[in-house]
Amino acid sequence: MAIYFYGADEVPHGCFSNFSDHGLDLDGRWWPTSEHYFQAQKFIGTRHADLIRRARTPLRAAELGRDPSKPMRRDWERAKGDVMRRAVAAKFLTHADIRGILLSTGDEEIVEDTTADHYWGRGRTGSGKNMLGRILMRTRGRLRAEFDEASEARSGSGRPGR
Ligand SMILES: Nc1c(N[C@@H]2O[C@H](COP(=O)(O)O)[C@@H](O)[C@H]2O)[nH]c(=O)[nH]c1=O
Repeated sequence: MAIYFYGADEVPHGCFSNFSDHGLDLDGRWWPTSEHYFQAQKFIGTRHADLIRRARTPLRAAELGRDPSKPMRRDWERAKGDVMRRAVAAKFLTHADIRGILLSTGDEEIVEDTTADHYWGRGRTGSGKNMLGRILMRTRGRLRAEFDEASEARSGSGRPGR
């Protein structure tokens, strides 16, 4: 059964939201949430990006990131997918507890359940791209491969002769 998430406080899957209270270290800085990182990248290298990084809440970071009076970097549409992948990967590499929650979803579909966002989520009609859900599933696959290999190496169960 597909797993739907949205609110960051939902147990157990609210941790999939970029608004969840899980910081990360990326590009030489600490970001309070993946939302802070994502929104700041729209304005990277400007004072507005610094303001977003220091925002008190992810909601405030998102508001600042959506300020129509601030010009976004010109390549944002091309860059945003990669920015989101980096943010999500860093978040789940940093926090073992939520990494466990993500891995425990097995091969289930993960869907950001928002009517408001047809790109990152499922959108009003359910036909949205669900890009955040897809990134979470791809991250899950990579983490599974990485952490399975690490535990195999520790237990010495790697293939003989390798
Ligand atoms: N979770 C969540 C939102 N959704 C998040 O908004 C981000 C996309 O922002 P943008 O590209 O600026 O529209 C992305 O992280 C998506 O998951 N938006 C909200 O206003 N409240 C929320 O609780």
